[in-house]
Amino acid sequence: MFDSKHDGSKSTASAAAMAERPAHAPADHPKIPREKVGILLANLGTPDNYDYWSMRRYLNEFLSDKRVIDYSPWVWQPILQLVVLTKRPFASGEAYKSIWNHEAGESPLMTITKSQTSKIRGTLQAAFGDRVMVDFCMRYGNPSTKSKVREMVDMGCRKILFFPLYPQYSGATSATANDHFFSALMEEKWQPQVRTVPAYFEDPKYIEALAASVERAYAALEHQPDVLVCSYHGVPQRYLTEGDPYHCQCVKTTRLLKEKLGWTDDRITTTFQSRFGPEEWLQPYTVEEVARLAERGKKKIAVIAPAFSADCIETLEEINEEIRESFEEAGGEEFTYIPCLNDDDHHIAALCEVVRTHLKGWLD
Ligand SMILES: C=CC1=C(C)c2cc3[nH]c(cc4nc(cc5[nH]c(cc1n2)c(C)c5CCC(=O)O)C(CCC(=O)O)=C4C)c(C)c3C=C
Ligand SMILES: [Fe+2]
Ligand SMILES: [Fe+2]
Repeated sequence: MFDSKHDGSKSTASAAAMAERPAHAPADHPKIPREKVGILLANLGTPDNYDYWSMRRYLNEFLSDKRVIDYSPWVWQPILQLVVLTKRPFASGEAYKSIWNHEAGESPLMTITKSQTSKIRGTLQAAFGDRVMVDFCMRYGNPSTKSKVREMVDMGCRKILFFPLYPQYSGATSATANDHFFSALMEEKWQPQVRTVPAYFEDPKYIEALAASVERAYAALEHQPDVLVCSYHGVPQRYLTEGDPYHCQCVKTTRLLKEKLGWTDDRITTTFQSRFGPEEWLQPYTVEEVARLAERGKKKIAVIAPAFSADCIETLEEINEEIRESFEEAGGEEFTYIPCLNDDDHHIAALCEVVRTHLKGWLD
């Protein structure tokens, strides 16, 4: 059925317009698009809006994921449906409203992910032309992983590189994104060849991009901060003892950042934020640590969030509002939030370099 004439190599038009029926094939033989390599970026996902039902749909999908909350569904689902999802959509909806990109009608995570995708596409298409297709999907909400895998396969991607945009690996983020990707592939008749990009917490270009963002932020300040707090999203402490390497990768990112900046240990620290539920999470908790720093006389601090590839509710609202407040209430005087790497050129270059490393042998 599929011979070498199916590669469509003569064409320069778009993949869809380009699809051809193989020579000597019967009239009902499907058209075969020109072969491409797909690069599918993946982030966490975000609600479509901040009203109760949009928030509830999003949180329900997110918090029903057993990679995120691993309690037995018999125990967890009644609590989730009857308690958490009757209250949290209101509180979280208010928080989203305060950071919403009203002009674009979407959350900042969505706006930034779109911009990252378009810049990465520009760079990779400049190198490889229309042999590559670059798009993004979300683990929860829209655009779904399944819809994007289908689109890529339909457009002729016989190879897909799947890239979860989490610098540090966790079962609750990278692994569930990969699981979802693999389950989308289960629905494809003609499954493409696939690769997944591993965590890039120690990638020199990622560390350089973080260091450059710290140096840029510090250069703009009149007084140098006493301490840089590297605040990572937390996970339950139990996940670490059960084998999740997230904690170790966060600590290593901080150490490499410190070394890149040429700093001593006392100028930088690692903390964890966004605790959820009654269990112990990774410590120290950012919200408590910034207050302790202020009480110990560290009146000027900067906070950076290296685990987030894009600013989102957890950085713009939790760090820049709640955590700032905790610091100031404890006597802190100057609080500087250093934005995520977002679509900054250093970051895009670092991500493209990671992609190119994992494309080796597919596109040289
Ligand atoms: C309840 C358990 C949660 C775990 C474990 C968890 C891990 C985790 N999350 C991120 C990145 C993001 N989380 C975001 C929002 C968010 N996270 C949780 C819960 C857990 N996260 C909730 C309930 C929410 C929604 C907001 C809220 O109601 O508080 C986001 C932001 C999404 C956005 O739209 O802006 C990101 C990004 C990481 C990296 C991580 C563990 C490594
Ligand atoms: Fe989270
Ligand atoms: Fe560790």
